[in-house]
Amino acid sequence: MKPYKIILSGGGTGGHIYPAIAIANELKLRYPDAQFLFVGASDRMEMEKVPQAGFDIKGLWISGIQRKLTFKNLMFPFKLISSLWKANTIVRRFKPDVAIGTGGFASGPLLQIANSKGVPTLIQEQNSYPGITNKFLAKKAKKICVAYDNLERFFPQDKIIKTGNPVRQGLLDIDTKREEAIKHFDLKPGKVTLLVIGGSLGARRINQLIEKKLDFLDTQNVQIIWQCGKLYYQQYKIYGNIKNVQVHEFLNNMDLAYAAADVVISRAGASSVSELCIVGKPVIFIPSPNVAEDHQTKNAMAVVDKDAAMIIKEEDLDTDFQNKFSQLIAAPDRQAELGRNIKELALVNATKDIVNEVEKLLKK
Ligand SMILES: CC(=O)N[C@H]1[C@@H](OP(=O)(O)OP(=O)(O)OC[C@H]2O[C@@H](n3ccc(=O)[nH]c3=O)[C@H](O)[C@@H]2O)O[C@H](CO)[C@@H](O)[C@@H]1O
Repeated sequence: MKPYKIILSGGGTGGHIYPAIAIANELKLRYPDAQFLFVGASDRMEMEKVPQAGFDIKGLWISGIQRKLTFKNLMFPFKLISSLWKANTIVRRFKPDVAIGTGGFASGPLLQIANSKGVPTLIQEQNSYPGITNKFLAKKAKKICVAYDNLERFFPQDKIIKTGNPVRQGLLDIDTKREEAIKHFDLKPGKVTLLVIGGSLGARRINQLIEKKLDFLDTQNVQIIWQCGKLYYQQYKIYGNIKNVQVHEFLNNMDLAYAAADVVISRAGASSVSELCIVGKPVIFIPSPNVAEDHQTKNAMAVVDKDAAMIIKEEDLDTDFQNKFSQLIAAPDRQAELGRNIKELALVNATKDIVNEVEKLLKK
């Protein structure tokens, strides 16, 4: 039998890229001879992260539409035509048996072309509120794998399967990695390790908060692993190595970061939430208010409503952060309880369940 050919498309941010990489890795385990091709946006982080994970990627000239009239928006129709053209060439030459979309702009033209050529498509929606690309692609997709309930408001019910979000394999066994993690980050015993993550790009408001609260945090017996994001690194790197703080632009070993952490402050991007459920750590979510339909607040509330995490909205940070944080640090039992509760929400078989659905399409 000829080896399968599989196209994956998703990107723009880590939240769309890592699910695609996790799915590809599981498929590779099951079909070592299969050929894989990723398609992303030519100027986004997938062009770096996908080759690092060992896969080929081709870039399309595409970006999203902004809500105001800008030069970028005026270019959109040209970008779309160029991307459809290139996606057409890619699909015609590669001849995939299946196309998988994990959201982000590049997956729009790619899966649209795959659909038009009769290639079966599967989309994976990470959020509790879908992005425009996936809403658009849903009509023609054969299967839609989701991580939250109530998505039949947006997608045809008979195509939906609740699988959870795929996470990288290395996050599933972090309990065995604690010592390695402590060495990796050169952490001190006897201090509480606070991991601060601002999503794949870093979060301006969280960075401002940490900068402002460094003196307060120094009184809390914590040491901080602070991921500030590539965009902000030059601004914040000066705080590295003082007052038990280390500043990182991006953490390439999230498994070790989670393994080292005693308490986490995080944005509520969909994969971050899914990963935090799997690793079972006490979390304070600070959702981004700047995303479509406020979906990060919804992602976070799905956990907070089950008494499995804390939330502080950006607008309440100045008034609430110190109190809530010091109460949590002073209460190891509450930390353990939150850790246990969030772990109960984990969907650990997501990647395998999604790949089972891909297999059904391959075998049809
Ligand atoms: C601002 C924005 O548009 N955010 C969206 C984006 O978030 P974002 O790209 O931040 O996505 P997620 O929070 O879903 O995932 C971040 C991923 O990056 C990884 N990571 C992060 C930091 C780091 O230093 N190293 C690292 O490897 C995390 O482990 C995780 O796998 O896509 C998500 C999924 O559609 C959405 O829910 C978010 O609202």
